Amino acid sequence: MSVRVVARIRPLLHAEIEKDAIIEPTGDSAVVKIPNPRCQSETFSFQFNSVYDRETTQAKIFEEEIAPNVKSLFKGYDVTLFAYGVTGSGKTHTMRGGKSLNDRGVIPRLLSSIYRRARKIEKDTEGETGVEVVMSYYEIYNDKVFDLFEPPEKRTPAGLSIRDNNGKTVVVGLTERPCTTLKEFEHLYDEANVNRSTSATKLNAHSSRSHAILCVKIIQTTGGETRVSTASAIDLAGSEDNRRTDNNKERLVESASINKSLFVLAQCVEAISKKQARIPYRESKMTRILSLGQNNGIAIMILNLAPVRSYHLDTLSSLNFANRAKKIEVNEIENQPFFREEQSTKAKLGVSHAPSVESISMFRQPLRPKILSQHGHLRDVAANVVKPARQFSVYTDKSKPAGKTSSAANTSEARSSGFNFQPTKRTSSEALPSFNRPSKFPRLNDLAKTSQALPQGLSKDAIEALIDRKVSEALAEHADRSTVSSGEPISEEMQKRLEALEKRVEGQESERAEGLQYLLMAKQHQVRGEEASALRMYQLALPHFPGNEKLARKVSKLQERAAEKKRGVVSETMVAPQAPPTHVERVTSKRKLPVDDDESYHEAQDGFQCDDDDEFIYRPRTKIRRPPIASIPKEHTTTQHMIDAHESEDELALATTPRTRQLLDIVNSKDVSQIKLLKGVGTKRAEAIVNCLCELDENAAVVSSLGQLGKLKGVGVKTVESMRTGIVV
Ligand SMILES: Nc1ncnc2c1ncn2[C@@H]1O[C@H](COP(=O)(O)OP(=O)(O)OP(=O)(O)O)[C@@H](O)[C@H]1O
Repeated sequence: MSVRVVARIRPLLHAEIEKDAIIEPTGDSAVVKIPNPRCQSETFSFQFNSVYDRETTQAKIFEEEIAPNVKSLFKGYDVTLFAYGVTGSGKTHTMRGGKSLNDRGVIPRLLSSIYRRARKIEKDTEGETGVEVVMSYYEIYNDKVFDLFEPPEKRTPAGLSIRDNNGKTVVVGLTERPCTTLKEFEHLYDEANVNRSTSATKLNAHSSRSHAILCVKIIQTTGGETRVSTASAIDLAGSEDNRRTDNNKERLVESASINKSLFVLAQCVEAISKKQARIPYRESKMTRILSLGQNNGIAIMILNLAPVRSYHLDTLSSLNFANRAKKIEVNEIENQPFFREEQSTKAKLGVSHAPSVESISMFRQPLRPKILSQHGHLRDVAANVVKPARQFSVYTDKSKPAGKTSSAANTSEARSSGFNFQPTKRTSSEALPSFNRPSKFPRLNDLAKTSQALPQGLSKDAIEALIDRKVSEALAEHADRSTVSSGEPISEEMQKRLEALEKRVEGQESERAEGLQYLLMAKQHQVRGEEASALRMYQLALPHFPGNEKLARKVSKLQERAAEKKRGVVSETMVAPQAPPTHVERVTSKRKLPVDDDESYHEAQDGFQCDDDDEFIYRPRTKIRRPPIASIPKEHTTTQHMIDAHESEDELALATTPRTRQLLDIVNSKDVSQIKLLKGVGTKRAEAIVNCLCELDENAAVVSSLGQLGKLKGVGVKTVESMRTGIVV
């Protein structure tokens, strides 16, 4: 079963106006259409499992997408929800929501459902089955992990460390809190949310500056048998275009970290969807912890979309990410129950069957398994049995029946029947440990059954020894399989150096470690030939290694190379969406491409390529027809700031407002005394603008849009923005 991807379009906010909306209802509940930012007559269409329009209530999205999975959760499946989207697109609103009953988000509703079901199970079984709920909640802020149950002043600056434990990523020293009622949960959840890092940015007054990960463990005990499953809800921080945020230094650092981790996540998703051998999980803590696609259970991604033009490119980028994410396969394997001697003994003695949370030593776990598949019970078996981690693998789309309908796909029935007992077609043994399916390994209850079937008279010690032997055999088999190596795309020597660097990074928690992390990222980008992103990472590393000449030389060398490259393409370069969307609808030509085929779109959209961390350069084969301002003398066009499509689209959208008209009138007056009074201009810049306009052919020397204004010598997008904001209408 693939990750289920549902898109939710948020309503317009106060400052947004209807005519700026670019995502309109399509009448199809599974398709999002968005115009091509470079050609409005062309529309990109993306198909997801479901699409929810602006009017969708919190209740509807929960009832249709999340509620059907509660049953599966109690059957032993892990359920993972995560919200993805650009900053201000409604992730936190969807996950947490507001305080009123109607506004409550997915998380409180899910918990409410969990408690309802738990009480029903307890009632139906007349108390024979007991259900306990335990939660942990943490955030990844600036690539550091913090327990949200700990107030910021008590945190260590380095945060909690994460370790690889038997192929799993674990957070060390995380608190787990039992919560027996919804009220108790809400209290703990609200308390922890106060500790979450949020700040006001220009794009969102309550912007989350971290990725928040809530894990709710459900422990069901019947007699000596205990089943543990986990619901994880992840509210990712949103990507930010810092040309629009006006972020200060602190916000910029956060933003760089958010963007970096989301960039790595996108790379992981791309690598998984393209079945590449190397999945770069290790390049950020968030991706290490998420290990998207490495786990079992049910995964639902809510793609939050802001419907307005100012988010155009970001929205395209998100749509493209989601389009890839939907191809990730997750094994729907339920967590098997296990037996606990202590409980069995209690049962025999007639003591309550319900487990006590304390007895499971849940309060402070020494090692925490990765969040998507919290097989926390492995530890609880307390050295009696260690089950191997379950496997995940990426399947080809071909193996799936075509035309799967979204409604059927999400029913618990579909899920139960969606058990995949086929051997997996693993593509990366490095990132995805190559275990065989768990059913091949002896489970404790199997072992228990075996021991029950043993001839009478076999001593307890002999049974123990037999169990030990079986478990050792299983572990040895598991270890053998785990050591299968992956095909590395980079040289062995380079790989060694990267690993050494990785180890150094992991071993240090100082500020230097942050610098080393940037260095590591830089190197990784460089070996992949992504020089622009490598340069950015080296630049971020620079302040951590003051006086390091070698590093400074490296940066200037890369800068030179980038400048050379730019000189070669500047006249033809504009920024375009990262995204090859699923299918392009040309309104004029009606050309259609296969819905589920990234590659074919790549071909069709020849020229799009990812050149950078967060910048996607478009190099068309044919020349772009320039607007009238192109008649600006050559020396100006080569020195002018490059205006990217993103910004000019935003600006064109604003071109008809009175404020913009007034600004353009002032500029077109060619009156230095008036122009210099514009905010952020001054005499020198005003003269440059007027000179530039005077040099133009008379017909062309009228600036008719903010995009054109931004292309004038010495102006640029920031200046245009500041000129606009300075005008009082
Ligand atoms: N479906 C919705 N209905 C009403 N208001 C919404 C909806 N979605 C989002 N909003 C509003 O939009 C604003 C931004 O939403 P929110 O803070 O959830 O964004 P976000 O994606 O979590 O942003 P960030 O990544 O910066 O934290 C908030 O004021 C929120 O109340």
